[in-house]
Amino acid sequence: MSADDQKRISGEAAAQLVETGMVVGLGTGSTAAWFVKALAARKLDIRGVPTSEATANLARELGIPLVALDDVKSVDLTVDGADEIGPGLSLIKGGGAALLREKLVWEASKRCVVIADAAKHVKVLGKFPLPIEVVRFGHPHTGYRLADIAAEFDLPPPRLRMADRGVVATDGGNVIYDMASGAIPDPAALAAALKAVTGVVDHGLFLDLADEALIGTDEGVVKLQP
Ligand SMILES: O=C[C@H](O)[C@H](O)[C@H](O)COP(=O)(O)O
Repeated sequence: MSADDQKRISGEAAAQLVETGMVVGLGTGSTAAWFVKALAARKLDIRGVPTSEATANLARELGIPLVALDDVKSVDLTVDGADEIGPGLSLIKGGGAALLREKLVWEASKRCVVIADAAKHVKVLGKFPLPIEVVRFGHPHTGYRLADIAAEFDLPPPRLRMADRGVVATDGGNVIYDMASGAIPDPAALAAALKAVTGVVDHGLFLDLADEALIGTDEGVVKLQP
């Protein structure tokens, strides 16, 4: 089965968890898009809280009614993809630069389900470079602080994310630094160090947030708990 088919079956399985009347957090990325499509096909009476402009556009095209996070007290269920799923359902997210809105929606949610293809499930987080969202003002200086932290953790300096058209901007107008590591043996320590830097808005480590993972494999969808 291709990675895309594994993403599709995990998204379809997650869509079955949604019930009429729910407020549903709609994740971002290629896996979350499968979930959004499968959810739209069920034609349930629900409201979606998008985690990015891209997901909001997709949901609108598919006829899913949307509500802003500001306008709900809580989200019943959020379903979202990940770049890596490690021990205890620790995650790296933000490969698509949506980590901040995603984390805000996840933290407002009663239940969070992560969906992915099998290759995303790893023994140690860190092969995927960790995205760090940084305020644009003075960002090279925040980048120097991040390089100091990287050195403390024996890692190379993080790199400003660029695209063909220049520096990548998030939906919130911030920039992203990617911290390549190979392995993050103590994600909680790194998360705390990053959050302490002025100018860092947030990072892609999602620790103790996922309640369940639905992983698409060649043998079907495997359910994992922390
Ligand atoms: O910023 C993007 C998100 O965190 C995505 O959920 C993550 O990058 C996984 O994306 P995909 O399902 O496309 O691999």
